[in-house]
Parts: sequence; structure tokens; C-alpha cells
Amino acid sequence: MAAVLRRGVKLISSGSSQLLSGGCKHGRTSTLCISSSRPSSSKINVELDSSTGIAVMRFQNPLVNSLNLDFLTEICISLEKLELDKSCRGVILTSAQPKIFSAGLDILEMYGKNPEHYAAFWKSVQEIWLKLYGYSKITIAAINGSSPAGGCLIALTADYRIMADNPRYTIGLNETQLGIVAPFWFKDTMLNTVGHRTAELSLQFGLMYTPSDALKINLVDLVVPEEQVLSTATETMTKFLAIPGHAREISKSMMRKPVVDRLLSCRDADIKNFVSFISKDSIQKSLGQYLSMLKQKKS
Ligand SMILES: CC/C=C\C/C=C\C/C=C\C=C\CC(=O)SCCNC(=O)CCNC(=O)[C@H](O)C(C)(C)COP(=O)(O)OP(=O)(O)OC[C@H]1O[C@@H](n2cnc3c(N)ncnc32)[C@H](O)[C@@H]1OP(=O)(O)O
Repeated sequence: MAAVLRRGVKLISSGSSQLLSGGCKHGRTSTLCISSSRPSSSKINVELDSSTGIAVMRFQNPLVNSLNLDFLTEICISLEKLELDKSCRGVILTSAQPKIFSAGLDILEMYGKNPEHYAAFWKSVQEIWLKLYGYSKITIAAINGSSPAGGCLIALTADYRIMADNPRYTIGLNETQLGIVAPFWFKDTMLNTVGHRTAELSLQFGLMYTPSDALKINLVDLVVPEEQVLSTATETMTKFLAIPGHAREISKSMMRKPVVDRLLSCRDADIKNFVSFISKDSIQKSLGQYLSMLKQKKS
């Protein structure tokens, strides 16, 4: 159930099974409607401040915010609700997990499963990208931890990226390091942000960047002390909000629509391509080895 935190601010815990359709208004505070059952299963929480119109969406999928089917679905539903909610003007994406923004796609969703599962999973990856890259409202990524691959993609879809100044955190599209290939729309999102040559090197080597290096190549827009990431995101959002909304929105769409349309024109083929690629023995072997490496790292 939504709980009032301070004047005009509501905390919204949302498990995908708990979300009801449509937004609703409670007095002065606009928020999402959810049922009160099993709030502990929520993988995200959303705080919407109706006095500023700024929503903060925190990812909280232990341990590392890896993007599995349920989590992706939950994020997508919440984004949709915020997009429909007139009192929301912009969304800050950040993490409630220590040290990690998002570990990217959940490798277990792409390993040892059947083609139907791979297809459903990839469809949900497409959905989140289409929703975020084509999002009408302002989005800012407050990157308070590491952000490899799909985590980097989520950050790349935002209108602005602010990263915590901690050299232990890295960000980038590291797919080739896992023996897999970032699909064309991951590539296009990167290319639109950092330019052709940097994207080419970055994708081939699967480079991960420290915050200061990410700033140098414009992968992030700002690096600030960790404790200032959220406040800086809020300040930046206020600057975006000062721009006439329709003009900003059309400009955003003009920049992004060709890339969005490209995926929309071949969604089914892209799913087929993914399923056939990920099902290959050699790719499964690479993913298996990578998972073992992640586990061994601990011991
Ligand atoms: C021609 C082309 C056609 C079509 C396109 C085809 C293919 C494209 C396909 C896919 C694209 C994929 C994009 C991706 O996002 S792949 C995922 C990439 N992610 C990573 O490489 C991150 C790996 N993880 C890490 O680097 C680290 O875990 C960390 C920095 C995120 C966190 O480090 P910590 O030291 O804090 O924590 P760990 O002990 O390492 O991890 C804890 C726990 O979590 C498990 N885990 C970590 N990341 C993932 C993940 N992405 N998926 C699933 N599980 C993950 C890790 O194994 C640990 O588990 P245990 O506690 O040991 O059980």
C-alpha cells in the first residue's frame, strides 16, 4: 500500500502481481494504485513527489539488480503507469542495492532454457528498451554503482546520466567478454551517445569504463560524489522541467524515433535471431564458463 512519507510524497511499492490498471488520485498527492498484499515481493519502489512532478524509481532486485523476466515486466508496468500519470513529469532511475546500478540481463534467463523461454525473455528486453528509449517524459539515470551490459543499456536510454565518482564502479557494453553480441539496437543506442569510433572500439573490446573514463567519452554526462548523485539528478531534472514540455518532447522523439522504428519494424525477426543465436552450443558454453567465472571469483 502507498505510504505517505512527507507532504506530497508517496512511497509506492510495486510487485508486478500487485499492480492494478490505471493511475489514481489520493487528495493532493498523485500516485499509482496498488493493492496492499505481499509488498515485500516488490523489485522496485517508486516515490512520486506531486509538488515537483519528479518520480524516483529505485531498483531493488537482490543481489545485483539482474534483469530477469519478472523484474523487467515490473519496471515496464511502473514506467507505463508513470507515463499515464499527469502529475508525473520526469523519472529518476536509480538503485537501492549497494554498489550496483544493474548487473545487466540475468544470464540465467539465457542459459539452459528452452526456445520459448528465450523468446519470451527477449520480448521483455525489447519492451523495456522501447518503453525507455521512446519515453515521452524526462528520464535521468542516477548511476550509483556498476552497470555492465543491459545495465548500461538502461542508463543509455535516459536523457541524462549522472554517475557516482567511485573508481570501483564501471559501466559499459561488455557483451563480447561473455562471448555474446550486443544486438543492433544496443549498438545504436551506444552509437547515438558516444559516436561511431568510440562505439566501435567499445563494442568490439567489450570495454568497461570507470566513471572518469566514461565521462571522457560522454557515456555519462556528469560524475559527482556518491552522496550527491540523487540530489544532482533532482537539480538536473528541474532544469529539464524548465524547458517547454512539448518542444523538449518533440526534440527527443526526433533524435530517437528512427532507431525505435528500426526495431519496431523487425521485432519478430530480432526475437528469432536472438533465440537461434543464444541456443547455439558454442554460445551456451561461453555463458556457462562466464557463470562459473563469476562464482569462482568469490572463492
Ligand atoms: C548477432 C546478434 C544477434 C542477436 C543478439 C544476441 C545476443 C545478445 C544477447 C544478450 C545480451 C546481453 C546483455 C547482458 O546484459 S549480459 C549480462 C552481462 N552482465 C555482466 O557481465 C555482469 C556480471 N556480473 C558482474 O560483473 C558482477 O557480478 C557485478 C559487478 C555486477 C557485481 O559484483 P559483486 O562482486 O558485487 O557480486 P558477485 O559476487 O559477482 O555477484 C553476486 C551474485 O550475482 C550473480 N550475478 C551477477 N551478475 C549476474 C547476471 N548478470 N546474471 C545473473 N547472475 C548474476 C553472481 O553470479 C553471484 O551469484 P551467486 O551469489 O554466486 O550465486
